[in-house]
Amino acid sequence: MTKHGVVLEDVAAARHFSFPPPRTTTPTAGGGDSFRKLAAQVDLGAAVVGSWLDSMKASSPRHRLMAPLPGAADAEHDDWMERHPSALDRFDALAAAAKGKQVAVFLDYDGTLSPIVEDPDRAVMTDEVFSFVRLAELYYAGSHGMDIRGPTADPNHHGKAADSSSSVLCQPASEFLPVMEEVYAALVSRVEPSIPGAKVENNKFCLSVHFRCVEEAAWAPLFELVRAVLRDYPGLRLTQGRKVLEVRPMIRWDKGKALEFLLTALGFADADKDDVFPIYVGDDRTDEDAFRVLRARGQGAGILVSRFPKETSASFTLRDPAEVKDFLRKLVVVNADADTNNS
Ligand SMILES: O=P(O)(O)OC[C@H]1O[C@H](O[C@H]2O[C@H](CO)[C@@H](O)[C@H](O)[C@H]2O)[C@H](O)[C@@H](O)[C@@H]1O
Repeated sequence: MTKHGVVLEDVAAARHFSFPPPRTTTPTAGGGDSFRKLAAQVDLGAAVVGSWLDSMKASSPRHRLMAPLPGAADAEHDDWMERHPSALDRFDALAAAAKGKQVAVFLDYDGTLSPIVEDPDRAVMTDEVFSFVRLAELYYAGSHGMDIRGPTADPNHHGKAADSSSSVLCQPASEFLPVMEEVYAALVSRVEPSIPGAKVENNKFCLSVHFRCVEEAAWAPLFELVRAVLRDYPGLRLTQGRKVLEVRPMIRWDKGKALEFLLTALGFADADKDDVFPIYVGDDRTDEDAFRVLRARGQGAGILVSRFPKETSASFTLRDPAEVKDFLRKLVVVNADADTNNS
């Protein structure tokens, strides 16, 4: 088994790849039916605010919208684990399925390689994890796969952001950059001063409004403020992650498309399905698009990182970044053994 590549929050290689995706809108505000429809999406009134608030609460595992009946939570968990077994418990079966194939490993970053922390700037991999994922060729895909870069020249690069030494392979939303900068400035000036604990992060093609440190009573005003800012930008959409609201360009691009792009860039697009074994590990709902791609290709394995039952298209689960580390360690050992046997 040969480990071919790692994708950090998405991952890696060094040739330019032009792959413009279909676009649903243009980035600037303006007329047209599609703009009006999009504007209407963020302006449905109280019902929308209520369902967003429910969703914001559900993004925290400690919150349950309904209290489970005694014993029901255990039964739900057992049933879920039966359908999505631990990738560590089933490691031998996974290694057997991957035997003789090129293994391409795609890793989400936050909540997968690095534990969830209150301050997003402090979300870094431990040295131990870093040493496992350090490869000569590392591909990076940030902003939910909208910023794909080739290998960085700096072998000590520990952070999640690609640096100037890495080459851009694909930026399907590049024309949105000026709009994203404008909206970032608007969010910083309007949200941060009025909502204590709110933090706006500029991830280039995805602006993250963190509410992990915001009192729950202020979640509705926070959502309203973000919605008010976006009213002038119908080409952008609002989505939600783990205690974070995310503003992104409205294009048909997601982590599933990024995974397909990278498989193509790595030379696996036309490869016989039996020659490659992609493994995608992620914790967020945005990773579901990648899990679905693997299911549709009937190839490799999707692994969801979660302690709690969630609706998922992943086949396997791992509980937390520590288990991801153990899984990667086992993968490295099996890979090294296979290399030794083949030499
Ligand atoms: O889809 P991802 O690649 O997992 O990105 C989603 C967001 O991840 C980061 O936020 C999350 O991790 C933070 C650090 O642990 C945590 O504070 C936050 O509550 C989590 O949502 C990242 O900072 C965001 O920009 C991403 O949108």
